[in-house]
Amino acid sequence: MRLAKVIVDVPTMQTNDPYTYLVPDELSDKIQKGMRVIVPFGNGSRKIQGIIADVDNDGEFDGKLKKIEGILDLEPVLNPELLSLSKWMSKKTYAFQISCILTMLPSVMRAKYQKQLVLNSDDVDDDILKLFDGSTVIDFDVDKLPNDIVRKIIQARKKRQVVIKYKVQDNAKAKKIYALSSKISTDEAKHELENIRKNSKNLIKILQYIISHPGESIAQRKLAKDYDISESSIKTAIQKNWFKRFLQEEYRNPYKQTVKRNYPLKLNDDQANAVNTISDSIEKENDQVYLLEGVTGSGKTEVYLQTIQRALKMGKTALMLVPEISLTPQMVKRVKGRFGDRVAMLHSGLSSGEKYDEWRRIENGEADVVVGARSAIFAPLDNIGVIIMDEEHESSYKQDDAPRYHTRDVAKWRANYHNCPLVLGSATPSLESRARATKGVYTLIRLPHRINNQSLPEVRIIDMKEQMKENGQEDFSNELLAAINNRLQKHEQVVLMLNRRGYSSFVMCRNCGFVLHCPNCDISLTLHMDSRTMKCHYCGHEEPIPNKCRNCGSKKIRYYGTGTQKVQQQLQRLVPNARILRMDVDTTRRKGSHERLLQRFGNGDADILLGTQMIAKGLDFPNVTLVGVLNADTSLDLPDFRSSERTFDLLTQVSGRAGRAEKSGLVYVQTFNPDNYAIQLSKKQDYELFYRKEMSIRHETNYPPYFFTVKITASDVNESKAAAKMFEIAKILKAKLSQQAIMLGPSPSSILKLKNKYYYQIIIKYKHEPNMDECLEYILNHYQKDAQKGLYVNIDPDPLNFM
Ligand SMILES: Nc1ncnc2c1ncn2[C@@H]1O[C@H](COP(=O)(O)OP(=O)(O)OP(=O)(O)O)[C@@H](O)[C@H]1O
Ligand SMILES: [Zn+2]
Ligand SMILES: [Zn+2]
Repeated sequence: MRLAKVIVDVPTMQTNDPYTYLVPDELSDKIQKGMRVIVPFGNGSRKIQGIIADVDNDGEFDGKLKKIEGILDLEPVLNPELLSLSKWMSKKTYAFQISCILTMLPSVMRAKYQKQLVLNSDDVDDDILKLFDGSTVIDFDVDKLPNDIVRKIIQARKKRQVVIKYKVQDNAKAKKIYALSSKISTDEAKHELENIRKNSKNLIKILQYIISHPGESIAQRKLAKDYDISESSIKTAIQKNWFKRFLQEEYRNPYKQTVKRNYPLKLNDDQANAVNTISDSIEKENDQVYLLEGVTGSGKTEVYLQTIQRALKMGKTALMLVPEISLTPQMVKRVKGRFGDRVAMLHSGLSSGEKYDEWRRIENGEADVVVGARSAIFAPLDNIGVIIMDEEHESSYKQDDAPRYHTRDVAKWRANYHNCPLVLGSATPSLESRARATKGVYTLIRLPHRINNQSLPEVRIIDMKEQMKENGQEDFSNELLAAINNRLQKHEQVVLMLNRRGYSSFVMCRNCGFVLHCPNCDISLTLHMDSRTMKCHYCGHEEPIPNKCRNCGSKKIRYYGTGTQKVQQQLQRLVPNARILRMDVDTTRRKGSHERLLQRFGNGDADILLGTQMIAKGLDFPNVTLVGVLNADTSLDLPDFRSSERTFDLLTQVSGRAGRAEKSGLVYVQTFNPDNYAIQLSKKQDYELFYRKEMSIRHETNYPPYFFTVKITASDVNESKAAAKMFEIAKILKAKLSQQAIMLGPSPSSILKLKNKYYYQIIIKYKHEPNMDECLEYILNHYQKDAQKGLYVNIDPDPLNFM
C-alpha cells in the first residue's frame, strides 16, 4: 500500500502529529514529500489542506484509511530542510507544526475553505430553490443569509434535500500573459512580404520581426510596444496563422524603475578585517556566529555587501535580514544596485502576488541574494553561504503571534544546517547577544570608528522641566529652536524625532481628569485629525471627537500627548520659512509614499524631516547636521524591564543620523528625566559602558540574560475565568518546577482588556529547569479542551516584554 503522512491544517494538539492517508493510484507517481494536498477530514464531508510530511511506498495499515483527494502543487513547496525546521520550531515555540509551516510559506499558499451547498432534490422549500437560482451548487456563507433562510436550510439538510460540501480554494496563482511564437518559417515570411500591400505598414513590421527573430517567442504586449505595432494587426497576424498565441507565466516585478548600478567601495582596515574574517568561515563552512558591533555610520552595510559578494563568488547564496522599518528605499537601492536581478526582496510593501513571485524566483534558483524582513528567514534558498541580520537588537525580529519565534533562533538553526556563518550586526547589540560574545560563544568583531574618522555627534541633554518654566513650550526648547534656525541659515538639514511608543495623543478633561477609553479595550483612544475621529489602535473602534466631557459635562477638553501633525503645525509657526516634511503612519500609508518623502528630503527639497521612530534607522543623508529628539521619556515609562535598553538603543540610533559625512553633527535630546542613566549614557553614546551598567542591574534583579523567562497568558471574555485558569496553572507550575524558579503573578496583563477579552499572565524566571519543557507541554495539552469554549492559554518563550 502506498501511504502518506499528512500534516493537516487543523491547529489543535490532537492533530499536531501527521495523519496517515492512502495514496490513490492515479496520484501515485505525482505525490512527493513537501507538497500541498487536499484531504478529507473528520466524519462529514469536510475537506482541508495538508502538507505531505512523508511517503511510504509499501506501508501497512490495519483498518480503513481515507484517500488523498488531490494535489495542489506540481512540485514540493517545502523542501526537506524547511520541513524539519518546522518540526523544530513547533517544539521550540510551543506552536502547532501546521502553524509553523503556514508561516513559512507565502500567504497565498494558505488555501481558503469555501462552504458550498449542493441541491439534492427539487422537492424543496421555494425560498431555497430561489437561492440556487437555477444552479445546483452555490457558495454558502451563513453570515450573509437572513436567519429564517438559514433555519430552512438546516431543515432541508436534515431531510437530505441539500448537502454541505467544502471546497478548498488555492489562491496561489501565477500571473499569465499572452505570448506569441511564429508559425511560419523565415522563407515563408519573406514570401508573404513580397506579396503584401505596401500600405499594410503594421503587417510589414510583423513579417520583418519574424524574419529577424527566427524561432523566438515574445510577449504580445512587448511586440506591440517595442515595435510600435497595433493590437488589431497582431490579431490579423494570428488569424493569418503567422503566430501561435499561448499563455505564459510572468513574474510581477515590484521594482519597475531601474536602479543605478553601484560598485564596491575600498574598505578601511576595520571593515576589511571584518569581511575577511567572516569570508574565512564561509569558505571553511563553519557555522560561527559573529557579532558585528559597529558604531552608527561605521560602514556595516558595506561589510554586509562585500561579504555577500564573497559568498556569491564561492558559488553560494546569501540571506540578509533587516527590520521592516529600516527596509528603506535607500537600503533597497544599495543592494539592488550592487547585485541587480540576482536579488529577491521580501517585505510588507509587496502585494501577496508579488511576494509569491519573489518567492518562486528564489525557489527556482533565479535569485541568489535574498533581502527581507522577519519572515524572509524562511526563504527557500539552497546552499546558503552566509546569513546576515542587521540591527539584530530590534524587537520586530520576534513574532508577536503564534508561532512566537525569534528570527535569530531560526537563523542559527539554518546556519547550522547549511554550515555557514551568521552575522549579527548592530550599533547597540541586544544584551543577550553581547553577553554571549563576552562568553566566547559568539565572535565579537568591532567597527569602533565612523567612516573617514568622523567623530560621533555631540549630544546635549535638555531638561524640559526647566524649559517649560522658561518659555511655556513643552515640545521645543529655546536651544533646539536656535539650533534649527542656525541650520536653516547654513542650508543644512535637520531630523526631528517624536517618540510615540506607548504614548499617543489622547483627550483629557482638564476639569475632572476623565480620559476617553475604548469600550472594548482597556486603553485610551487616539486622536486622528485626518479623519476627525477617536480611534482604538487595538480593535479599530472609532467614534467622533467629543466636544464636552462625558463625565462632568465640562467643555475644558484638551488634547494631551503630541501627535506629529500637531507638532508640525506648531513648528511651522515657530520657524515660518522652514520647509517641513512629516513622516509617520498617516503620511506613509500609500504605496511608495515613504520612498517619495525620503527622495524629496535627499534632494534637498525640504529643510526638516519630522517623524516618528520610523526615521531613527538606516537613513544616510550627508547634509543632516542636527538631530532633535523632542521627547525622550515616553519609552522609559513603559512597565517593562527592557525599557532602558530600548531608550538607549533608540537615542543612539537616531543620534547616528547626524554628521555622517564631512560636516560634524549635533544632537539635542529633550527630556523630563535628565538624570536617568539610559539618557545620560546615550549622551556619551558609549554602548560598552551602557552594557556594563545594564548588565549589573539585570544581575541584581534576576532578569535576562542572567535568567531565562517564559510568559503564560490566559484569556477569556469572562474575567474571573481567565484569572481562575491562571491560578490553576500557577499550582501546576509550583508542583513541577524547582525552588529556584521565580514566578511573577498570576496578575492581570498591563493591558487587561483587549478586543473584549481579559488577559491574565504569569512570568517565570529561571536558570536551570530540566522539567520546563515537559511542564509547558503538559499545560498545553491540558488546556486544549478549554479552547473550544473560548478560553485560550498561550505560551511565549523569551517574551520581548512583560506587559
Ligand atoms: N570603505 C568606505 N569608504 C567610503 N565610504 C564608505 C565606506 N564604507 C561605507 N561608506 C559610506 O559611509 C556611510 C555610512 O555607512 P553605512 O550606512 O554602511 O553605516 P552603518 O554602519 O550601516 O550605519 P548605521 O548603523 O548608522 O545605519 C555610507 O554613506 C557609506 O556609503
Ligand atoms: Zn479597542
Ligand atoms: Zn470632565
